[in-house]
Amino acid sequence: MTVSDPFGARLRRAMDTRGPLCVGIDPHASLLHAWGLEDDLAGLERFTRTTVEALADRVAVLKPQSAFFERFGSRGIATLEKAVAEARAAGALVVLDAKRGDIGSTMDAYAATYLRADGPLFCDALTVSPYLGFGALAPAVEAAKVSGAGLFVLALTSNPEGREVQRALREDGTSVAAAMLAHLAELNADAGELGSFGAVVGATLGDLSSFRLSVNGPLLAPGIGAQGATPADLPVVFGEAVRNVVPSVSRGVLRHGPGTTGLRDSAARFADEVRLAVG
Ligand SMILES: O=C(O)c1cc(=O)[nH]c(=O)n1[C@@H]1O[C@H](COP(=O)(O)O)[C@@H](O)[C@H]1O
Repeated sequence: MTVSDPFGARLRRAMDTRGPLCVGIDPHASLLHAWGLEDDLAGLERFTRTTVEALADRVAVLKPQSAFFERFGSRGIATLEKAVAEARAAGALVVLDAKRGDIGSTMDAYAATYLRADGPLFCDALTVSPYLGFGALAPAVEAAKVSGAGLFVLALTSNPEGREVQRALREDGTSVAAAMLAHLAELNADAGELGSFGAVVGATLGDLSSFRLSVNGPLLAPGIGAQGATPADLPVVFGEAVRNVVPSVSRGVLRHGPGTTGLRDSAARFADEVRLAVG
């Protein structure tokens, strides 16, 4: 698999043509049941295929959550591989949400899986955790630079528990999250309009003007829908950085299945609300 441009450039084009919305593919057992499916491999396959067919030709980004595929073992991973390929073929960028993060030598193996062009789960971008130290992500950064993939680094997560780690103060008085954002700004310094190294910043967090969110990279903003945030919150949370925000919704859209029309209409409503809020 090859890609022509860096992730940031491809994402900006997709945001301009399709709007910035990301829809997560999170096959919860409760959603499978609500769709009239069994919580088994056949249910997973049907759920995933329907979601990709409904949305991959219209939203900028699809974000499969690896955990919900891993729970079915190797056949669940095979379903994920197929979904990644089909979604990309239909024109969506795929951000794989696996939140990988480990010591550098292990990170290199994750990079081989997700971020090298010949990897079995090569995707447009991967979510990664910097909490073994930002520098430990170096093999992923290097692989992404070579293949044209991107990363979304957890900075300020949407869940309330994230605070104790991410807002902790370092020896120099700056917060851990601010340091992660500064690392990203450095990585994107030479990029054109939008760099390939983004941050995850929850849409649930209220005013974040005390953080420098302008890292010249995309800001993945989960938390809209089931976690209580709305598109109207985006300008308040992100301020001037809002034009680089990729708002992400999983259950808020997926609960409108199993029909493709319900999924499409729901995604279109969120997209309209985002347009209204962000301009
Ligand atoms: O990296 C993520 O996408 C992520 C980061 C974060 O801070 N909070 C967060 O909810 N997520 C993911 O985004 C999705 C949110 O799903 P919903 O709450 O159903 O929209 C889940 O797959 C989470 O794992």
